[in-house]
Amino acid sequence: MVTAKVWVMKKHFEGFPQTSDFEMKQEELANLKDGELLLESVFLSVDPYMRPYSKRDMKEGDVMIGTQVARIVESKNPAFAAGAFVVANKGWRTHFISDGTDLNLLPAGWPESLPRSLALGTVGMPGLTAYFGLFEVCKMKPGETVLVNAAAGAVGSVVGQLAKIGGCKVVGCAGSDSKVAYLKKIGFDEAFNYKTITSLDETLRKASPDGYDCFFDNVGGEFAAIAINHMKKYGRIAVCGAISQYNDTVPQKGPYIQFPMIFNELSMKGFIVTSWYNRREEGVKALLKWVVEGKLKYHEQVTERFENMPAAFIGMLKGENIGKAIVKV
Ligand SMILES: NC(=O)C1=CN([C@@H]2O[C@H](COP(=O)(O)OP(=O)(O)OC[C@H]3O[C@@H](n4cnc5c(N)ncnc54)[C@H](OP(=O)(O)O)[C@@H]3O)[C@@H](O)[C@H]2O)C=CC1
Ligand SMILES: CCCCC/C=C\CC(=O)/C=C/C=C/C=C/[C@@H](O)CCCC(=O)O
Repeated sequence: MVTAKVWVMKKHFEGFPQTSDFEMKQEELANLKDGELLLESVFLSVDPYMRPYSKRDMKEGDVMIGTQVARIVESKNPAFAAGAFVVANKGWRTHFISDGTDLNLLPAGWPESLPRSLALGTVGMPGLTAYFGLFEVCKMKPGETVLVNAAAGAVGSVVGQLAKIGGCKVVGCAGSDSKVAYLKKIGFDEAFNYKTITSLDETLRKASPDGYDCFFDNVGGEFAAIAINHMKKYGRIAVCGAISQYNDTVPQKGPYIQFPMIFNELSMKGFIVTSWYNRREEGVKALLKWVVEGKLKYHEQVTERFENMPAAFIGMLKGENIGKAIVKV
């Protein structure tokens, strides 16, 4: 019998999650039946969606939602060999059993030199979010100007680099000078620290006096309400996330966007990356190729040890990460 360690959400979050909202428990796993596999988590993801989704999808005492890269320890399923690595969506667990229907093998030919944890970030859900959000929602064209916030994060850093690969000018913002330096290092044309500027309006105007064709919004709130006034005619806004609001105990007053929406005939579309998962293989293949070619750089914020998952999650929400926040078990 294998004993798994799991993190449960002991109580719903109020404002920023606290470590006291979580409790680590043990789960005795049954012996495998024919067709089943035993897996061990190698890397686990901590993502912003877990904060709003916990309120919508979880009850107190549930295992925290989330994904992992896992190694097959034992297989009674002919379709999967022991030793292979997969992406699973089994929550904050060190070990789990699967029947194989909810596993995604890492792409064949995954370079040995590439950390498998990228399958949770640049070459996984966040990277796919950037890929489909930019190419299919923003419908970015060469020569256009792209704005992205939370730009040093798992999604934003891929958005900026894909925009450069697509022949665009890209402006990004992040919450620290070290993140801004990282943005310039990976090729952003303009980057600013939204926490230290005096006027977002002035900063956006200075960064692109003619405005923006595409706005990839990860943050929402007041940033979005100001940025929308800098959109060009027929501009497109991909509403990817609203992390400025996830930890609010009192909902923020919605931005007044009707005027620019109408006068500039803007398109604004919310999207969830899993709606594009029918084309997941296409996206993963493209992202992996760009990484191998050195055109798509990555950075991982690695927290060691399963015991530190709550701290890694809270740290990511507080902006402590550059690139994808992951936990190495
Ligand atoms: N629609 C979809 O399918 C998906 C949406 N998303 C969304 O994309 C966004 C980015 O996700 P992801 O790249 O994984 O996360 P990140 O790796 O970017 O980490 C979150 C970052 O958000 C920034 N942040 C936190 N609080 C605030 C705030 N109050 N105001 C402004 N910025 C803040 C911090 O960076 P900083 O230093 O810049 O403040 C922090 O590092 C999130 O909103 C997420 O929900 C992600 C995946 C899929
Ligand atoms: C103020 C409320 C905001 C609501 C929008 C919240 C979050 C948007 C967002 O971040 C959505 C992310 C969706 C991620 C989905 C991930 C998993 O369900 C599946 C990933 C599994 C895999 O990669 O195989």
